[in-house]
Parts: sequence; C-alpha cells; structure tokens
Amino acid sequence: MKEDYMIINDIKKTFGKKEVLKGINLSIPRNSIYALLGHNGSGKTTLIRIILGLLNADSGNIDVFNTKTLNNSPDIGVVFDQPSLFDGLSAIDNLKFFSELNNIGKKERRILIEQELSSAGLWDRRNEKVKNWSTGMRQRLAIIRASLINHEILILDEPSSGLDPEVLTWLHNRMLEFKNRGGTIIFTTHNFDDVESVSDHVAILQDGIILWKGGTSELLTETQSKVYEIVIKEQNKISQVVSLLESILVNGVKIIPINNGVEITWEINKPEINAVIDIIRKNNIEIMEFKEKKKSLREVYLSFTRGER
Ligand SMILES: Nc1ncnc2c1ncn2[C@@H]1O[C@H](COP(=O)(O)OP(=O)(O)OP(=O)(O)O)[C@@H](O)[C@H]1O
Repeated sequence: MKEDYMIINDIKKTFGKKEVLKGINLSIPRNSIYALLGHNGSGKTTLIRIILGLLNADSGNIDVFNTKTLNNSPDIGVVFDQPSLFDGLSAIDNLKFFSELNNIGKKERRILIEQELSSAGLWDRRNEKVKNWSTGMRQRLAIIRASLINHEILILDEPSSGLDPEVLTWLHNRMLEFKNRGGTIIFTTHNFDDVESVSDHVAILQDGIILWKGGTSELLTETQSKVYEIVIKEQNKISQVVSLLESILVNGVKIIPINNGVEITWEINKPEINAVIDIIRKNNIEIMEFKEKKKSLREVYLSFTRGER
C-alpha cells in the first residue's frame, strides 16, 4: 500500500551539462533502514537533498507515505556530512536548545541528555564548547541531536564518516533503536560494515543510476562462496588432478589449474567436497591446503560497479 512506502519516482537532476541523477526509482518501506551505497560523486547527497526538499529535481516526484512532503516537516531528523552545531555553545547547551525547541520538558530533558551523552562517551566533555571538538565527536553530537526526539524519518548523510570502530557500534545500535521505535532511516555510506550491520535494503548508485537495489540479505547471499581452492604438494600432478575432477564433477562446475593446485568454481550445483578430496587422495596425491573462498561485501560491490555482472 502507498502509505507504507516512500516512493521516489524517476528523479532526474542536471548541474550545468552534468547529468547527476539519470532517473532514480526507489520504494523505501516504512520502518526500514535503507542504505544508499556509492563511490564519491555518484549522486547520493544530491538525491538526499532532493528528498529533503533542499534542492528541486528537474523531473520526477517523491511521495512520502502518501501523506506529506518532507519539506519543513517536523517529523524528520537530519545529519549532513558537515554537522551544523552551535560552535560557541557547549554540548549540553546545544542539546538543551534543541530539546527546548522541540518542547521536551525540563525534567525529561535533563535525564535524556545525560543518558545520551553518556552512551556516546561524551558526558565528561559536556561543558566544552563544541568548536574545539574532533570531527568524530561533533558527528556523534549531531547524531544524538537528530534522533533525540521520536521523528518518523531520519536522514543521515555519511553518518559513519570520522567515527572509529568502537563508536561505529554505538551508531549502529542507535540506528537500530530508532528503527525499533517505529522510525524509517535513509542513509548514505561508503562503509560496508554499516550496510551489513544495520540496513534492511540497499541501493548501489553509480554515475547517477541505480546499478542494483534489493534486500541486504540478498546482497549478502552474493558473498557466499562459489570457489574451492585446493593446494597440492607436487605441482607436476596438477593436470592429473584436473582430469580426475573432470571425471566426477557435473555440468556447470569448472576446474581451473592455478599456481600450486586447482580452483573449482560453480554457479548453481555446489560440488560434493568429500568426493573431491577422496578421489585426489585415492590417487596418492597429497593435499596441502583446502579452502572455500568467501567474497567480501566490498568485492561484491566492486563487481557491480565494474560492470562484471
Ligand atoms: N550544486 C552543485 N553544482 C554543480 N555540481 C554539483 C552540485 N552538487 C553536486 N554536484 C556534482 O554532482 C555530482 C554528484 O555529487 P554528490 O555530492 O551527490 O555525490 P555523492 O555520491 O554524495 O559523493 P560523496 O560520496 O563524495 O559525498 C558530483 O560530480 C558533484 O560535483
């Protein structure tokens, strides 16, 4: 149903002669975490600006849960790449000001702010002016500010940039909590860990088009192994191993000689590994190493962006 989705319909945008978005179509389910993944300059921030109503598209339209546009909506929290905080104020005053603006009561505000700054590891620095803070600390504060109240939608442009691994866990937990409260998050990233840890859906952007979109679990299936590597002791027996394996393996399985052994690759029918090992051993060929090679999410992403699929 339309009210369960934010529908981004054929959005196009050109700057000068450069076509930055070439017809973007996305359906973002309510109460999901949607990752926009892409190289520098692929058009992620431009799309976010259009979603937020900060920039007009040349054509196309956006329907937010069939009820509202995002322009000036109070139901939305935003963090951009360069977080805009009040530099001359302390962390605590930044959050106080923001919560006053959003009518959070004095008592609730005090508890909430202490809780949030503590969980982000910033409580000890609460009285310092934020202008002297590191990028990662400012980023954490901006994320707290944007998600302090129960917005319906949270839009984060590169939320993990400048955060070290420990703080990344805090960010991921925070995003998941927001979703568990019923919210919807759209975020851009270069970080595969973000995609794997929190997102339900992913769109891969390149040069203003979507190369791939779908469920994160579908993308992760692509990382599963489709290669065995077998290293043998005597390299003069590699061609014998190839012939032996060809005699037992089914259609669609390829056996490729490599430096010190063979690689077995398949698309659909995974070979029975015990049979593979047995036939090699029965022919008195010593196996030094056997492994199933798993692809990283990075390799899968690069195979899309390099046009290998
Ligand atoms: N206001 C503008 N005027 C002219 N060109 C622009 C403008 N905004 C963005 N661009 C261009 O549009 C392209 C896409 O930029 P965008 O910031 O959307 O990419 P991105 O995917 O967010 O990149 P990054 O990961 O580096 O943030 C780039 O080539 C950029 O130079």
